Amino acid sequence: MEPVHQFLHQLKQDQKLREELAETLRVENDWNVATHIAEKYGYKFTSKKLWETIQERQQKGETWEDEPQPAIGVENASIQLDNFLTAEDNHHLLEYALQHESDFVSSLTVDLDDTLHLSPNHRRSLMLPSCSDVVEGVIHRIHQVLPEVRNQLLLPSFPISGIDASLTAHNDGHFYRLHKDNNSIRLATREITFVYYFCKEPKPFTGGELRIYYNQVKKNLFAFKLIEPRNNSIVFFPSRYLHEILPVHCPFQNFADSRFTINGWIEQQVGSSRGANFRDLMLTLMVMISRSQKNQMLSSFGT
Ligand SMILES: O=C(O)CCC(=O)C(=O)O
Ligand SMILES: [Fe+2]
Repeated sequence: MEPVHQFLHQLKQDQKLREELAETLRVENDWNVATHIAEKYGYKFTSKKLWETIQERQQKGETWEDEPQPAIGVENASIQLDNFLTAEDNHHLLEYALQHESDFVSSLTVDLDDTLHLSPNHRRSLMLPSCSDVVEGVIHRIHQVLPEVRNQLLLPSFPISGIDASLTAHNDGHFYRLHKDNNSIRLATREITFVYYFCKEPKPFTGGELRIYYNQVKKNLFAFKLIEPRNNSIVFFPSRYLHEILPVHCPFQNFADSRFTINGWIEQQVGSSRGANFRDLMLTLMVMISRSQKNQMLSSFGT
């Protein structure tokens, strides 16, 4: 095994080493200290090697858990709450989306290396940039139900750094193929995904179910749960689950008949519980690395 993998392996096993690294990261606020500590323990590699290794393992879908995750029962895979907003707020969102039809643009995907792409074979839908004003009401309600959601999903409480959200529309032939929402370094702090559905009544489209793969049964076989996109309902599930949106059929292709959502992510704040476990420590490193990469990019642009 290469020294960098050996070091990560020891880090996973060794609570004292984790505490030492966590404390040094906190004091120095510089991810390069990880290589100094590794060297002290007899593992020699460069910061670049560490960065590449973490990135590579993250891209392969590593979840950085100390222990293998227990199998989840279907009832704890996701939670869907009906009548989430008042009927008035629900109508208001639909009106808002319809009024802003001409501002919608094609949705992009974030690649494993954090670059944004238009990928029509992977994702086809529209989104409304800058709609933070209408999203606020949904976020406010989310905070109210969060304890119940965590309970149902068997997720321990964690410090939240923020809730990010966007407004999307799926019309005829639109879909989003299999993906995870936290599968890049920049998105690794996403813990819980939510999707609030709204549309005209009666529902003017068919299809568009959300399929959530919550358990790996065998190598390539997953147990999944199918979520019906009901108007004024919201679904929550852990962002690390694979999921996909099945193709939508809107026979008349009117924009107003779209499957609309406000969907987003509850993000874990890293730092406050640093050192407690391997995953928090890896998240901390990832956030520090991506911040320093961003700074390097900015300085190379001369800002
Ligand atoms: O619209 C949905 O049901 C899910 C959306 C989704 O998976 C995403 O935007 O990442
Ligand atoms: Fe997603």
